[in-house]
Amino acid sequence: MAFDRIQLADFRNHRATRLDGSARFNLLVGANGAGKTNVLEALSLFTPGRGLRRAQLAEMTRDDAAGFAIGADLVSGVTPVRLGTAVQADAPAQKPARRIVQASGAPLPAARLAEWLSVAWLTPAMDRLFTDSASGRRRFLDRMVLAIRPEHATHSGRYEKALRERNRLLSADRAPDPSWLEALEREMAEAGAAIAANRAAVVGELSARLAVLPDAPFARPEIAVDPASPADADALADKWRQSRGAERGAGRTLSGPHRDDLAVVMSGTGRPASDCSTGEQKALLIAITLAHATLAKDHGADGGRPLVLLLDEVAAHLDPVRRAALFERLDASGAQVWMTGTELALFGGLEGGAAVWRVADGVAEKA
Ligand SMILES: Nc1ncnc2c1ncn2[C@@H]1O[C@H](COP(=O)(O)OP(=O)(O)OP(=O)(O)O)[C@@H](O)[C@H]1O
Repeated sequence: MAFDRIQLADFRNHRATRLDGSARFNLLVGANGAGKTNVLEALSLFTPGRGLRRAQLAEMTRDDAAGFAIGADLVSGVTPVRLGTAVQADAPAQKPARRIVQASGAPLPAARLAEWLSVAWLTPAMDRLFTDSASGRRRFLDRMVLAIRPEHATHSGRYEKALRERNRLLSADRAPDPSWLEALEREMAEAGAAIAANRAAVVGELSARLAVLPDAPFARPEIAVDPASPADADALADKWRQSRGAERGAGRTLSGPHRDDLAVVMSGTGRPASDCSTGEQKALLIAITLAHATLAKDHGADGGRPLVLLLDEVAAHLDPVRRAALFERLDASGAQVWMTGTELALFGGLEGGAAVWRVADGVAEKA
């Protein structure tokens, strides 16, 4: 188990929604535009970052409200931990600017949420993951890494802060102070080497799991970080020191972990995922997500960190054989699963053991 007693207040089209009595499998069923994905988005905010739509806080706040609040019990040990996240407008006329996170009433830096649980998701927007820019794949990779190595968020935060500062110096009119650049590059190099090492380790472990998966009914992907930055702080710092001239011309840092990519190819044919059919790309993504869930389960079991999987409209796009295989593998993963669909019939075989909510117009009623 993971989330229960979920409350959404003024979140998108949910004015005051409660979801009590969750199970391992949780189904949100309702018409288009009912507010199903909004529930998944609310749960995705219990992980560092901007959630599954990468929306601004003001977009997520219900129209005409000043801020939103989400609460949920995290049930993993004996005593549930009450997690909360909320935004408050500083002044009534202003849209909210900052999101706060709490665990059992005490403030918690968002980066530390990863120490409590992992949240992963698949959404229709991710159908373009392999054809869109590298930044989406990098975020996908980093979410997978975070589930296995919670400290990844802290390294990323440190790296990005120093990177922003270095980019600011590189793009300034005045020539940057070399000793200030040196200090920033050292900071970036230490955090960057840790990021590269974490990514390499998790991709290595995940590759080993993918290698033993059956090809059917989902595709079997081979994954790698490519290009991959060296997990060596001195090598990273040297590269940046030598690139200062060229990067000053560009006004930004052109190499490093913030430019790494996740390469995915179809096993057997070696065809890059971006050249595979839409259905094949979806199958590759599902295969990676399922393999990662089993890996996260084994790692999370040590620290009591549950995994929550948010699957938006995934069942609707699979034929009955693949749907049954998906449910079977989800069951084996041990994750708590939240799935959306426009009709209950999509979840044939699960109804018995699943908690079902009918969602309509921003209201969720337990079926
Ligand atoms: N800030 C907001 N305030 C009020 N309503 C909002 C806000 N943001 C989005 N909505 C509404 O939420 C609804 C969309 O909800 P959601 O995306 O959860 O639908 P869904 O049930 O997943 O639908 P589908 O099956 O089409 O994906 C829309 O009607 C949209 O207008």
